[in-house]
Amino acid sequence: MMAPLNGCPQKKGDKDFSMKRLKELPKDLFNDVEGTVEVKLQSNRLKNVNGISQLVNLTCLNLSKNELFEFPEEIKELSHLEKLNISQNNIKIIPSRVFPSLPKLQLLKMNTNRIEQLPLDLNQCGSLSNLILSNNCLKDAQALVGLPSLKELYVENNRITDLPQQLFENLVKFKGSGNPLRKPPEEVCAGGLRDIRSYFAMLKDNAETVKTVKAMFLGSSMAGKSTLCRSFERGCPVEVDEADRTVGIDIIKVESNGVRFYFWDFAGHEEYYFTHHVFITPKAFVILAIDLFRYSTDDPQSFTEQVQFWISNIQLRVPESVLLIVGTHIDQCPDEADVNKKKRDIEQKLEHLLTEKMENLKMLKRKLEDSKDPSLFLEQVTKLKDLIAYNLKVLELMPIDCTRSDDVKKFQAHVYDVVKRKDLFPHIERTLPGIYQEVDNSIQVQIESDDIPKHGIVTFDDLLSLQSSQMKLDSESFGSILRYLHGIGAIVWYEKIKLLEKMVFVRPAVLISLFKAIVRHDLVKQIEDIPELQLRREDVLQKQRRTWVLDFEQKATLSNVAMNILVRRQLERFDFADEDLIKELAGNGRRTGKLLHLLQHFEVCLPTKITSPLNADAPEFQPKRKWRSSNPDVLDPDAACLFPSFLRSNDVVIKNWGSDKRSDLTVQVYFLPELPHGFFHRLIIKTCTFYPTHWVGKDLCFFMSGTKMMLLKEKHEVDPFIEIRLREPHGDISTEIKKFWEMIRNVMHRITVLTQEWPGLGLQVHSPCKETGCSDYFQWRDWKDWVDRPGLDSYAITQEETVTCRNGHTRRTELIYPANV
Ligand SMILES: Nc1nc2c(ncn2[C@@H]2O[C@H](COP(=O)(O)OP(=O)(O)OP(=O)(O)O)[C@@H](O)[C@H]2O)c(=O)[nH]1
Repeated sequence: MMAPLNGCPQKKGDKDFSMKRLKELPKDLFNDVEGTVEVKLQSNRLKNVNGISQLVNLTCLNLSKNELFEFPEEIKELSHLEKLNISQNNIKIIPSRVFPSLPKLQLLKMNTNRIEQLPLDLNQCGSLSNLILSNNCLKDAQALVGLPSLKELYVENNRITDLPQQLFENLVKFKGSGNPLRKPPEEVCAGGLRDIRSYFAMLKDNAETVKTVKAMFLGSSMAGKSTLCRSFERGCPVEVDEADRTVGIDIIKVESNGVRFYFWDFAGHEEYYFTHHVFITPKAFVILAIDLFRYSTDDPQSFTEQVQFWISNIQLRVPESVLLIVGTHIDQCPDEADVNKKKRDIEQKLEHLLTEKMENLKMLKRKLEDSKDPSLFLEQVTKLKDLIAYNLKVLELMPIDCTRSDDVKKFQAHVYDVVKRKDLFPHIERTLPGIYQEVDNSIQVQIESDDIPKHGIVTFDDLLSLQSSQMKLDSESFGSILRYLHGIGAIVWYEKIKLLEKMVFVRPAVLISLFKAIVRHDLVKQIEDIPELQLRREDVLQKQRRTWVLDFEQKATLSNVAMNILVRRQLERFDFADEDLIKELAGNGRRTGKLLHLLQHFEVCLPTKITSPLNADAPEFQPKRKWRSSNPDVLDPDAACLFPSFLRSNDVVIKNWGSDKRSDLTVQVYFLPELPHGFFHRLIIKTCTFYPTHWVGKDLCFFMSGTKMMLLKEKHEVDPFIEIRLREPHGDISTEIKKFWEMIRNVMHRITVLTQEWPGLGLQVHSPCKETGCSDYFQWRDWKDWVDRPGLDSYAITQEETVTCRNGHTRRTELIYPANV
């Protein structure tokens, strides 16, 4: 990859006019027109760059984060230009006859504009090798075909439906997520260039159009999700026994009326909520079940718990989805009038909620745009625009009685009608090579005929040889097909997890039920129910079972040996006869099972030790001893996992950290519209894995790295935020402070990575004023560059030496923002 534009080092012929609030090109720019080769004009308020063509020898031009509405045609005169960054403006149209005049242009960044179409002569830009067009409104990519030198192409978050095969002939890197892709489907693109090429090669033989919908059933516990799901499948009322409540997630595949549905039935209990990220996908049809009998129009809590909680989560996770609210249990409501009253109440409150959220976002955007220097907040404004543009399509609430056949049929018919609506689901059709479906069907047949064991856990090689007897398939093409099937939720294949790369779960529900062995609302009962015989088999005394319960209840830690037994019990419920496989998944003797690795991989739990005070002895770290890597496969009888989501107190953290000090370096990351449930715990698991000396609490976590001490806090005040606090450095501040900011950057980087899983989430960063009693704060300007590019010395949030808050308190800049000292 070429050096990014704003990374150009300052040298002779290099003019830096960035962040100067310029509305027009400065006169100084033209002091030495022939000697000027690189110009930085990013983060200004330029509406045009008239006169730029005088800089005849310009090779590198950065115009990003300005207010350009039109692409400056004068650029075509800059025939020596090699790098052009015009990202984050408001450009809609790219004129023709510009790019054929730029024979040396190699890097072109035009992301985050409003470009709808590209000029057809773009492909005459002979040297162009890196093209970044993400976050625009492009509908097709035909103009990109034929660029002779193109190696890297990014077209994420556009409106492209078809990508031409020729585009991929010479590409080395490609990113295209966030497009309504039909050909190749998004799940194929997610597999990378190898899968895209393999897709097109297979498409030649036989192409077919399929309609696939992933529907997620969400809602509070006992709302009727499983009932809806199973009744839809059978076409008649199915009574779900209370003992048969959903634990974790169930998956049901239904094929009818030419549409293939994958129903994902998520358990309503809060305990499962923090594993949802493993299974929720970005675009979906969401069916939210609400028990209308239990719903009360008079009790505001009823709306908050049964509706608002879910809507907020859907908006954060899947902001572009279609939402159907189904009101169940109407047979238990006194009469039709009561049902109608509740329906109206929910719809009105929901409309109010969505309008209020939208107004808040718009107000924040206006505030930033009206600030003294809006160009310094461009990234945040762009994100707010995205949030405003997201459109959660809420359909009319459908009341039903799940015990009545007619109502179930009505529900079925309604779902079919909804998915057929082009305005709601324009992209359920995908073009697929015939062999994709053949493999999917053949796997199902092999499960039915016992060629594949009922539990559906097979090795990649065995699965391939089973298919190869009927179809001609090499391992690479087969891998591509499996990756697609994983993408749509038909199978599970965690090929990126080293220990699991050879294992394919062709019945995802079985894998999910293994998760259930450990992540469940009644875990304590499960531990208490472990039979004596099983304890003895593992050399465990009966009283140990009580200790496990106490450890879990008081410290949220669960012994690995206990987990091993629970997974084994769950597998035995499936009539697993394969003892080797049981050992592999559940663990055996001194070896940890694969399932535990999976839970850790998905940041559900964190390795720890039972006897230590909450993970001060993570396996990699022994105080006062040389750092030593442990073998992750070896089961230490004292080893356990910490489940931060189940922690009840902060005592251990407070004991070690002491109290907050005014002099601590403090950064607060605010979450818009709210801090998602489970976010903080995933963040601390991520950070704990990086800083092995740590103490974890309910909503506090304390880390040590060398002499540096850091505290992370989750705060749910009026505006929810996560606070990062570092004890102020001792000694020579100029050498120490950069390392302290580096630690803060590290956490902020993890926050931004995690945020990608919640597309409907925006962030704002503040440093509070350090003066006692002052409530003012310093809002960070665009800070993503600083977070994403570690080690960049030249970066400073501001170029001033001191900063003063609105109440007149002045501090050295480096105590408030990362800055050069
Ligand atoms: N009378 C009546 N009972 C219903 C209706 N819908 C669901 N039920 C019953 O309500 C209970 C809970 O339904 P489930 O489908 O298990 O609820 P769930 O939302 O999947 O619950 P979790 O698995 O805990 O998340 C079951 O006993 C159902 O038979 C309905 O419309 N009328």
